[in-house]
Amino acid sequence: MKNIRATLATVWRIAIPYFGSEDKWAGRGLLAAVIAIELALVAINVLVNQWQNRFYSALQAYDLDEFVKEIWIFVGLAFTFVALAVYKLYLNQWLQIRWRQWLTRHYLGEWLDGATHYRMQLKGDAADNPDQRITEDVKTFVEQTLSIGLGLLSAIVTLASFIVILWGLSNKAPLHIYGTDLVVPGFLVWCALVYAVLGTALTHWIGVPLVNLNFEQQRFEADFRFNLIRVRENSEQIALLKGEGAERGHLLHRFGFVIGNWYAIMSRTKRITAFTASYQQAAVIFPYVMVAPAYFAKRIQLGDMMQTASAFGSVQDALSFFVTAYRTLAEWRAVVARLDGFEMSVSAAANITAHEPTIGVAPSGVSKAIALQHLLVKLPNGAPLVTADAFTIQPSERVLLTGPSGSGKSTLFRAVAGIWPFGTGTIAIPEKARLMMLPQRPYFPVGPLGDAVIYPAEHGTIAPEKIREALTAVGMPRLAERLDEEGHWNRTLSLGEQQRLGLARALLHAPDYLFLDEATASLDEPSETRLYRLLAEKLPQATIVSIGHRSTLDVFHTRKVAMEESGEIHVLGHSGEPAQPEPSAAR
Ligand SMILES: Nc1ncnc2c1ncn2[C@@H]1O[C@H](COP(=O)(O)OP(=O)(O)OP(=O)(O)O)[C@@H](O)[C@H]1O
Repeated sequence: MKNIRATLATVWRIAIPYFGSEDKWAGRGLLAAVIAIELALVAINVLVNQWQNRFYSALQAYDLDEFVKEIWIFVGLAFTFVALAVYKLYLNQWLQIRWRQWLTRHYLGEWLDGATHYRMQLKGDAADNPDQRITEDVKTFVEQTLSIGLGLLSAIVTLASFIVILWGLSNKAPLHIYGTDLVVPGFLVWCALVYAVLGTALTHWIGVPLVNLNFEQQRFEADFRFNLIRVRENSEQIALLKGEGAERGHLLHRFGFVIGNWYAIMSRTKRITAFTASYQQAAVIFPYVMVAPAYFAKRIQLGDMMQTASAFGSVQDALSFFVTAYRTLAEWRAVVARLDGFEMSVSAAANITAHEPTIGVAPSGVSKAIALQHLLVKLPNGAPLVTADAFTIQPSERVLLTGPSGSGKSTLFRAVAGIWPFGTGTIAIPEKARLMMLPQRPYFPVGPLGDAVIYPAEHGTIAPEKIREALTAVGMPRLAERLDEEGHWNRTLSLGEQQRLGLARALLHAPDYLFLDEATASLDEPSETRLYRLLAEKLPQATIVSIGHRSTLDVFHTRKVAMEESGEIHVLGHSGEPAQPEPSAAR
């Protein structure tokens, strides 16, 4: 019960914001229409039930006129039913897509806000496979919340309407045993109630493991898909290493979980289906058995008997809502738990500063320098990684950061970019300064080359001539003519070419602070030299901080800083003016 209350509270928390959002009027209007149709369908059901009594009574009385009249009434009811059923589905689907659209936008916004998606990973990815949660789970949540909510409403209203009918019929067809009438007011209602309560309790008892099994199934499916995507993304490496055998084994191992869990679901579903199907079949005959003694004692007419059976069926269906919807309810609870986990994980990552001390990245006021004060950068597990105090990077300075592999250079860049929260101390960044980080392997979205180069600027915000000019400057004139060509550039270009494109991106964005994390390490030394000259020529005002291991980089930097194995930063020396640019292209 406590679990059910907690699930309902979660559903409320996830579902309600849409109906108060900017799309609230459309959402509320559609929901009201769908509810009204659901209620009208119950009314039709009641009218059909009363019709049955009249229709069978007319048959029993061989009354042709009455029979024809009832046929016409039925035609009217049937037409209304069809129109309502069509619009019930149509408006329901309309509401589903609008609700899903809003919820997806909302989750995408929260997930992509700041670096939440990255921090969620750093925190150990409590919400596995966010892609699945934003796609399938949102879709299923909307679909099933509506179907379960409306089903429940219909069940309650049907129950209320038919209990009244069944109560009246109980008085007409009293319990007739061994030739005597037993006066039990509303005995048919009590029979239906006992039957349904027993059915519900047994269904729950048999089916409760399904909730967890469904949850696990969705997780295993998503894990399997994620691993397939990783193979696709890294197919070149896998082919070069001849890793297909290892991958097959690894993937089949993952798929084994999908299969194993599926067998458990199958076996549980078999049991629950056997029970619910028997239960539903027994419900067909049960009311006839209950009123048959009264009928054969000629206490009631055929019409009364048929109406009783149909009313009993409706009460029974309504009371057995839980029994019939059990599988859906189990899936729905798993989806609710997954969306809840996703929301928690997003909010934990977004509010990381509220729970633990973190590195403060703040505007530096009047100063134009980047200043690291009492900085201690830690790993997510709390182990110290980098320390720096009273370390500043002046405007237009060129700093070269060197140090052993794994000492924390890239992590220091992440902290300066504001995406690495673990640690203490402050990093002051000049107000409104534009920072750009260029990693060793730049990211290019799949799509037209022009858009990939100017990323994260949007399509059309930088003139094509400028993009061509930048590509030519970094030594890629061949690509300058292919701006509209669609491609997966991270896959098709060599790492050196990708690094050239990365520098073209830097030229186009002209940041105030450019951080190069071994961003030219895959180029040959003469090309690297030309590109550094190009940066000096095109971005004379920019502050450049490079991580690099080659001594040839020294001449392009005014200060050399070393990071010790222990993570401490030492200034090794100033080399005065950096090398002057040569007015030449990069190749
Ligand atoms: N998300 C993470 N979770 C746990 N440890 C991490 C994470 N990211 C980095 N580390 C660890 O932090 C240490 C520093 O990594 P970092 O990438 O900053 O080193 P680096 O000095 O830039 O090395 P390299 O010169 O090889 O690029 C490494 O030991 C790495 O394993």
